[in-house]
Amino acid sequence: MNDEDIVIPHKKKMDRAMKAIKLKEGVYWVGVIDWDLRNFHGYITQRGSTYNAYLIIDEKVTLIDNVKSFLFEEMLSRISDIIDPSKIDVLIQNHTEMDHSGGLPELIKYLPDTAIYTNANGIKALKRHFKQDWNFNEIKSGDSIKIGKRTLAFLTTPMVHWPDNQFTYCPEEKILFSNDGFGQHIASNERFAKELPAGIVMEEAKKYYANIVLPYSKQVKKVLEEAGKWDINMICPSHGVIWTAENIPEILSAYHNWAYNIADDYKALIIYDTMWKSTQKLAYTISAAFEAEGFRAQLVNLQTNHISDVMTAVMDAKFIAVGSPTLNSSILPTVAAFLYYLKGLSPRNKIGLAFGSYGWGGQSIPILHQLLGDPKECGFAMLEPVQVQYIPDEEELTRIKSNLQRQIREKLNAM
Ligand SMILES: Cc1cc2nc3c(=O)[nH]c(=O)nc-3n(C[C@H](O)[C@H](O)[C@H](O)COP(=O)(O)O)c2cc1C
Repeated sequence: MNDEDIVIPHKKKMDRAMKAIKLKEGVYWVGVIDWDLRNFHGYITQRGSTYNAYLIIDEKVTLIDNVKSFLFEEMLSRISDIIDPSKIDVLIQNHTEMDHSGGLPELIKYLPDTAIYTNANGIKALKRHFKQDWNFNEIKSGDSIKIGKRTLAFLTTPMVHWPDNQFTYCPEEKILFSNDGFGQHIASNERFAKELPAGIVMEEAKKYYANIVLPYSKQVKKVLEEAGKWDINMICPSHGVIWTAENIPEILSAYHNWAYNIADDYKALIIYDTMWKSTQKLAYTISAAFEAEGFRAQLVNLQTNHISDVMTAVMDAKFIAVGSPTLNSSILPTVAAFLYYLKGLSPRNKIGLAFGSYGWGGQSIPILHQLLGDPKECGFAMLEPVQVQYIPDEEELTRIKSNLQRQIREKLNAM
């Protein structure tokens, strides 16, 4: 190996502290970095996050989205790095949620009459949030405005993931400002996906989809179709890093697979909790049955895994087994919490399996079977439930394993 073949990571000089980051000539990232964020309405954000705002310097100086209120000063400092904030002429609000709008009341103090462009749902929601009648300008899907030599075109993306969401597209720059679409919760000084390890960025994008976007996959399909008509070489989401030409195909194809609930037929996820480890024994036996049939099986104990991480793993698993012992004629609270979360996020096209150990009534198993299989609940196609009284013995485990292997083979043949 020659010296020049050795790559030393992070040996580039970086000076980004509180400064605007140039994305293209006249287009800047002026967002903020929330290094400490670890829990975002119940979603565990191990890597923190960013709230991205974008400044375009044109005849009309434009700011797209803003930030959580407590980080307003950081955004202001980045804007001031480029221009006096009072020179902003146009505000685009792609989403009402306060991680992107929380800075508005402070911003409006600098810009009392500035036009805010958003859709009808956005105006309604902003009024409900801030109780102010600011200079709102309603846009509809397909509308565009001229801000000088650049155009900003709007695509409303209702329920991806709130009724007020919209995308803004700049054809002259080929930039899509996608708000929560294509976002990831990553706090970093790197601004581009290509600057971070690809696996980490994709995993966080997947986690974001699993926990925020998944219930709206039907709408995502439509949005992908519409946005597919645009020529895009940069996607600027409202969280995390920016996608450039190198990795746009990868994130678009991942969104396609996630929106269409395309799972790996040979991946099984075995999710459980246990009091005295009998249900855990069943979980390991179920895992062994899947492995014997050539599956990648993943065991998830809900005592040690957060439900927002479990959801990421659910995305590409075809088979989802959920286990709980019977506790007080019901299931363990950790499993109940997970199943309610799962139902809300509505993954589709899965095959489910309920399992558990019990002492006398054994109610947990039919409860799990119903919560996974009922069309009004998760609506999964179900395998036969697996249940054992108290502690399973070797003979029972062997029988459970071979019975499950037979069912797996039958399902695969039928697919
Ligand atoms: C506090 C408590 C409450 C229980 N309630 C029930 C019950 O209502 N019905 C039942 O069938 N078994 C009940 N059991 C028995 C367990 O389901 C049984 O011990 C089972 O084997 C535990 O499985 P595990 O080892 O996976 O925790 C209860 C056990 C405990 C400790």
